[in-house]
Amino acid sequence: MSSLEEPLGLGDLPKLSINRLERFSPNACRASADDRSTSKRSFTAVLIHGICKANILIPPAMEWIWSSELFHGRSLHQTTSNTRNELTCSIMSAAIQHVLWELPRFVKIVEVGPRDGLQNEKSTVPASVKIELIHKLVASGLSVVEATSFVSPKWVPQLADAKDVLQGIRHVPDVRFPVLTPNLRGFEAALAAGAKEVAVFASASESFSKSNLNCTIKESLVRYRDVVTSAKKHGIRIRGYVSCVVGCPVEGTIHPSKVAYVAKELYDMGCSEISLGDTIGVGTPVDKLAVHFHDTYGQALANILVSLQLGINIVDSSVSGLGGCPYAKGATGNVATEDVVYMLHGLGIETNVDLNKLMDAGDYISKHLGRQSGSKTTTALRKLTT
Ligand SMILES: CC(C)(COP(=O)([O-])OP(=O)([O-])OC[C@H]1O[C@@H](n2cnc3c(N)ncnc32)[C@H](O)[C@@H]1OP(=O)([O-])[O-])[C@@H](O)C(=O)NCCC(=O)NCCSC(=O)C[C@@](C)(O)CC(=O)[O-]
Repeated sequence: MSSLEEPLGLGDLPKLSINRLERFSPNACRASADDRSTSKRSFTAVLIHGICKANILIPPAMEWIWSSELFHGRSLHQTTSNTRNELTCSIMSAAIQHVLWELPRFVKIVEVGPRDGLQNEKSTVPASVKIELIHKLVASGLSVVEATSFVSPKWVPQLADAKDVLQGIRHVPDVRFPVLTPNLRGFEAALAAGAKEVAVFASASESFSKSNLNCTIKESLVRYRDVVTSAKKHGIRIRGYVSCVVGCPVEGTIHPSKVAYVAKELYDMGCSEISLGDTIGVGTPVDKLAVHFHDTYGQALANILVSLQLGINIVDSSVSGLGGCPYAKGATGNVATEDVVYMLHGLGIETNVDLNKLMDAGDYISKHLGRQSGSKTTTALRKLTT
């Protein structure tokens, strides 16, 4: 990829020229030849350039600050230009530190495309295609790929081939393939097919629990306790999902206390990680929380960024933005893994994922399904390279 096609990483910043910065920055922000390499200000200038290249609109924000009465009750228009310039640098530096430096260094991506992404497809996707997709996703560097679900084939016909898929996967050291299990029966079938990790999925909304699992939240937790007890006996790791953590298609807004209750129950019974179907609101340890955003209103990346700032470092996503729960009316695809990886790499956050190989996996499944990739990154980069 050429430098234009790559997301801007913090590691790239020292290499950048500051010419573009000079178009809008006040004079005081221009580092002299002496201090450009070492001083905090020159580093700030280079950072600002980077942020502007990433299309974050700092100049309008600064215009707003100059025209407001923020400091000591007097307009900053009344301050000298030097003071303004110094303040510009300090404010920008603080803002950049807040936005970028609070972020984790590494984010683990949990790829849910083969399961969440394909569970609601109208046409049957053969097991061989699912297996090939999983291999391609692993080849891109993803270390957790949710493979399938051992649920009722009457409820989710698309994943009726769970056993074939799980048994067809080439197991790679250090790569995990969790599978969804809604009850003990599903767990036992998963175990027999060779699963080493399972996920249970509860809901913070009573209505969604009914439509997705045909039982109340409490009943689902009772089932999951049995699953977890059995999983522990077999040394199987368990992930817990909480769906509808912000809103439910039937009940509307969901109170955070309900999310906290279900998340804590799952955590206390032994789930090693809790994936929240939307935003935070629970007091369990942050390194045990993951976020799982669907991009129905185009808000997923913004929500992920805020989650990272709150200390989350596990993100669920689906290759090409495939997916959606068949029992969540109106919900569209998950956030595309390619877009998440592009954003994270742009922020200088490591994922161990090779974006090109990941896009190849996305192209493969999109071609099979006969549609365009749902990833904006893939669409943009493919246009540049064709
Ligand atoms: C929980 C049940 C099974 C209850 O289903 P039910 O109808 O209440 O229970 P049942 O015990 O009467 O079973 C119905 C039939 O399914 C069979 N059955 C029962 N269990 C299994 C099993 N494990 N594997 C295979 N078959 C099973 C069972 O034997 C029976 O077959 P029949 O006797 O009629 O021939 C059903 O509601 C179900 O399978 N639900 C799963 C729904 C689902 O997979 N939804 C999508 C995943 S959740 C999601 O996507 C959200 C998430 C996780 O991504 C996070 C987010 O986005 O928020």
